[in-house]
Amino acid sequence: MIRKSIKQISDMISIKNDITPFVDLIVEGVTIDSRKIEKGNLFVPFKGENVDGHKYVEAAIAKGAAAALWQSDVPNPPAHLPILLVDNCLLALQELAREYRHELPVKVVGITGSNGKTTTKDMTAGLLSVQYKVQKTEGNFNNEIGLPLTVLGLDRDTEIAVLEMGMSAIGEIEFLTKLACPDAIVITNIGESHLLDLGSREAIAEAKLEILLGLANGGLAVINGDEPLLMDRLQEHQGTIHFETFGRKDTNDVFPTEIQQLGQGNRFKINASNESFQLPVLGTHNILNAMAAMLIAKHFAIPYEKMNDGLAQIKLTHMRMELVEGKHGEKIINDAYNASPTSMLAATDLVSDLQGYGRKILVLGDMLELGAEEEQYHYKIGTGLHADKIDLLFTYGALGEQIAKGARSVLGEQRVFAFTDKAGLIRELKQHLDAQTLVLVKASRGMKLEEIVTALQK
Ligand SMILES: CC(=O)N[C@H]1[C@@H](OP(=O)(O)OP(=O)(O)OC[C@H]2O[C@@H](n3ccc(=O)[nH]c3=O)[C@H](O)[C@@H]2O)O[C@H](CO)[C@@H](O)[C@@H]1O[C@H](C)C(=O)N[C@@H](C)C(=O)N[C@H](CCC(=O)N[C@@H](CCC[C@@H](N)C(=O)O)C(=O)O)C(=O)O
Ligand SMILES: Nc1ncnc2c1ncn2[C@@H]1O[C@H](COP(=O)(O)OP(=O)(O)OP(=O)(O)O)[C@@H](O)[C@H]1O
Ligand SMILES: C[C@@H](N)C(=O)N[C@H](C)C(=O)O
Repeated sequence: MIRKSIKQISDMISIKNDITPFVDLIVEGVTIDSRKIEKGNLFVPFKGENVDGHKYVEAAIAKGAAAALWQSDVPNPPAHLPILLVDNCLLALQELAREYRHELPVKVVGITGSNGKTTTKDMTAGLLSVQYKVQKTEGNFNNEIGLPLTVLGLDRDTEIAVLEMGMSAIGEIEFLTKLACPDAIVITNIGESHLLDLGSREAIAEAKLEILLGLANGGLAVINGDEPLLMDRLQEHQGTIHFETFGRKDTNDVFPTEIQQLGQGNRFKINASNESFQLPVLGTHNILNAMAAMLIAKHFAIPYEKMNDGLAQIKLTHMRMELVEGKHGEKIINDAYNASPTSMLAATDLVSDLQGYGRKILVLGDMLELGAEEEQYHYKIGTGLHADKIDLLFTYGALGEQIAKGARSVLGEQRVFAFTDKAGLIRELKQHLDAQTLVLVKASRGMKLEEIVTALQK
């Protein structure tokens, strides 16, 4: 993490007040939450939905923060405390991160895409850790606040940083990539996430392709070669960017030649190696993520022969295909972090394909931010189910009801239960669980379906 004197920080960002009394103070690390202060931190206050973080500046310093920023339009900065007055705390945080990034010798990998950013980030970091000191985005800290915080958390001796870059509007990825200046990037796929804001998959692709604007000359771009919206754009970058593709099709640089879905993961082979790879995470879509990560690892001179070590140590961020057990001995796939049609289909296909269960139940909720066609997207999830592969469907939410409507035409009325209250859904669901049951729980973040997983574990 960043370690600077106040004087050095004043050389990196524009500070409006006289800091002479504090120039020799040492700042170590940056936080935006006074409840997480560590000694020596720089506390950066933000105005939130509930409270203005400026209210916690004195408490933060009392708890050990070395100094705090203070936005100049907020009255009454505390006197005689190490306060750095700035025009805008967010801009100051971002400028500090930008300056710090350019001091570091670190190589940066930037990862974006509609689905699989966090998973691919975790996989890439796992593979690279076999040979390098690696730091990565923690959790889902992938936006205009989260990425700068991640950069400021980088140690000087970190060799590779794996940074997740998220967006919900045009221009956001451009900002992040020009701050991070990656040496290699991944675009996992183009789905439907944030379609409400972007309006079309073409616009989503445009937004993800912004990541190339910050890529170093001669840098590596690993992209999903099955996606025409990406492949159609390579020509304009020929000569300045080296592209490598991954995907299911054999037209890619790397594609799977053998796939075996196991109870708690996958075994697979690829065209580019004789190795048999073990991936301890569910879902063949995660083989796609793994292949993208493997192309990055190969770019950093990790041989395929060493990659199983990295793949074996992968721990996905919670609520992504997380296999847990319920009170009745049932297996639960907690995939409740978020949902879009692409990820919902990947999850229901996985459950349909998994063998060895007496009963397979889906608990699916609303997919948010899909725009005008949201009902059709949900209805198609329902009609896409197979009566011989899914036993029961429970839905939660108003849009979940559209999944139920579509499913009734294939599963029949008796096997579909639609709810608008979690308590009622849980009560009915518990009637159908035993040690041979598999349950998938999935919906958008706003639906908080992890509450159902928790209820099944009590
Ligand atoms: C500024 C902040 O911290 N916001 C977080 C906070 O929001 P909230 O408004 O509720 O804050 P409060 O009003 O409670 O508090 C205000 C500030 O005061 C601090 N404070 C409070 C109490 C106290 O005792 N001491 C304090 O110091 C407090 O820390 C606040 O700073 O809480 C929410 C709930 O936990 C957080 O969600 C919110 O975080 C915001 C959204 C954020 O941007 N956080 C980033 C660090 C981040 O990266 N978050 C990611 C999610 C990113 C994401 O959604 N990405 C999208 C794609 C990008 C879309 C982009 N356009 C965008 O909008 O983000 C994706 O699809 O992946 C994460 O948390 O996972
Ligand atoms: N390549 C993929 N194709 C389809 N679904 C995927 C893919 N990779 C991951 N998913 C699914 O997408 C959901 C989110 O996974 P993950 O958090 O890795 O994606 P993300 O892009 O980081 O999401 P976010 O945009 O919220 O940051 C999970 O349900 C996961 O199983
Ligand atoms: C929470 C954010 N990362 C996200 O994925 N939003 C969509 C709408 C979801 O929650 O499914």
